Amino acid sequence: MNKDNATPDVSEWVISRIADLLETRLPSRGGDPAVSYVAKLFSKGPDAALKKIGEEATELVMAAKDGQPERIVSEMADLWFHCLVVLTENGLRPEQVVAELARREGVSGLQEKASRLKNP
Ligand SMILES: N=c1c2ncn([C@@H]3O[C@H](COP(=O)(O)OP(=O)(O)OP(=O)(O)O)[C@@H](O)[C@H]3O)c2ncn1[C@@H]1O[C@H](COP(=O)(O)O)[C@@H](O)[C@H]1O
Repeated sequence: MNKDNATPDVSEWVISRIADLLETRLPSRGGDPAVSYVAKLFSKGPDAALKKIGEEATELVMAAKDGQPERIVSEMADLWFHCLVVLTENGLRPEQVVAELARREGVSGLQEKASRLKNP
């Protein structure tokens, strides 16, 4: 879709480093709920992180409605972080999300929707 949609190398990005760390918090990797927030979240089952996403998204909406830039950044960081937790829980990597965004780069949402409606 993108004219030069090479997958960006994001391996040095903070999201990749955090994802590496989150993998070590999985029960299968010996994550300890007593010392790790993420391991504790994993130990509660998949619904726990999904619930946090709902909460953090709501907090982000409230921050944006209130027009508070610092809170918007902070709440979005919370939301992105919990999205990384959900990716890890599902055996997925942030690089895959970045690659999907790169694939979409330069394609208008209107254009994409029109082609979807033409080829359902
Ligand atoms: N980026 C984060 C991060 N952002 C937010 N949080 C935690 O996410 C929670 C957000 O929930 P809330 O704002 O609702 O606060 P809360 O009331 O304490 O949360 P709950 O107890 O209700 O779940 C807080 O406990 C934050 O500390 C994070 N916890 C961890 N990380 C990263 O994850 C890594 C691994 O963390 P641990 O597994 O805890 O070592 C860390 O080194 C960081 O890089």
